[in-house]
Amino acid sequence: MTIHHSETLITPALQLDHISVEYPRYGESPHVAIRDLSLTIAPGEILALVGETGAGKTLLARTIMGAIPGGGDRTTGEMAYNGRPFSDLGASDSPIKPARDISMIVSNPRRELNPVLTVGQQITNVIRHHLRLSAKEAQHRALEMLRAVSIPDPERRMDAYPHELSGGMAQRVVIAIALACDPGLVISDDATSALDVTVQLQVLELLQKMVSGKDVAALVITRDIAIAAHFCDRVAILYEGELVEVAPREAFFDRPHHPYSILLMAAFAHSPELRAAWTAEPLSSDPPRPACSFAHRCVRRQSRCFSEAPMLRTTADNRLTRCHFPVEG
Ligand SMILES: Nc1ncnc2c1ncn2[C@@H]1O[C@H](COP(=O)(O)OP(=O)(O)OP(=O)(O)O)[C@@H](O)[C@H]1O
Ligand code: NI
Repeated sequence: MTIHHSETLITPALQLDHISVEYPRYGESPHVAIRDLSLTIAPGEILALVGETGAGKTLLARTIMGAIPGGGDRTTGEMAYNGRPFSDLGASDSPIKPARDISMIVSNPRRELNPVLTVGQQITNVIRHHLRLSAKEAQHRALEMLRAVSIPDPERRMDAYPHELSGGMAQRVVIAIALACDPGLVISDDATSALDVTVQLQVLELLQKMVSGKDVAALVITRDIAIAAHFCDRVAILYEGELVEVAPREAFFDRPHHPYSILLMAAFAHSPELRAAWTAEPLSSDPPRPACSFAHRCVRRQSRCFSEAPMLRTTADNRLTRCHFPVEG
């Protein structure tokens, strides 16, 4: 009897294989903004993508959404949604649709909402556009969604305009819209950064509850590692367009393996001592490739880090680290 291992594996909601995104530069080699990035997210799983400003987090989200900004190109890689390959979500013949299959939540909810339509009209429109429902059924579903995102007095809120909502309420409406058509993947790009801390926590808890209850995969993009500490199953650390560590949340926060992850943790732990211990004297000029992209900031750098770019490799069960000299054990 043959055992089909593949049948026991869950098909990822999102699979990225070797994605690179480049920006051409006049008279120079192109700028590689995302380099050979592979990851998967399972249905119901929350993956936090953490990295500092300019790391390429939003660019990755926009690559998935088929909307790379400013003349950039996906030069390598494959993407699949629930096992089905896709390239351009925006194409009219694409079987996978943005807002239906993959939806995105960004940080300024009021800008996402149409100021001249009521909350009810907006949710109903999205539902009717993507699902074959009558006006009445769509309205019923819209109301259900508002209830699901804990909007008080949802019947009355159906008739409210976006400017009548607080930031937190508006973000709940955006989440309701994002989840109204049962997408397989939700991408949150810094979605709560503009909210007060307490509201931020409520919205994240809500998002967590919604995605796990509906088996939706979530890619939660943030600069704030504290968000990853509370609201994810796995953490992926992005540095200058490259994944440098991918690990289950508990393992990661118990002991990060990559020197850059440790620096991020020092900020999270508010530990100036840790930060000082892991901050290197910067080099006077950028190291030439091939080199580890973190080498010029790394306290563990050795000559090998400047002659050989490290691969993302397994350093422990279920975790990957891109470092010649990871902090293991
Ligand atoms: N129009 C463009 N031209 C050239 N490079 C670009 C362009 N747009 C984005 N990039 C490249 O993409 C990189 C990543 O930008 P991105 O907006 O994804 O960062 P981010 O991780 O989302 O940062 P933040 O946390 O500030 O939102 C930039 O540093 C730059 O290298
Ligand atoms: Ni961004």
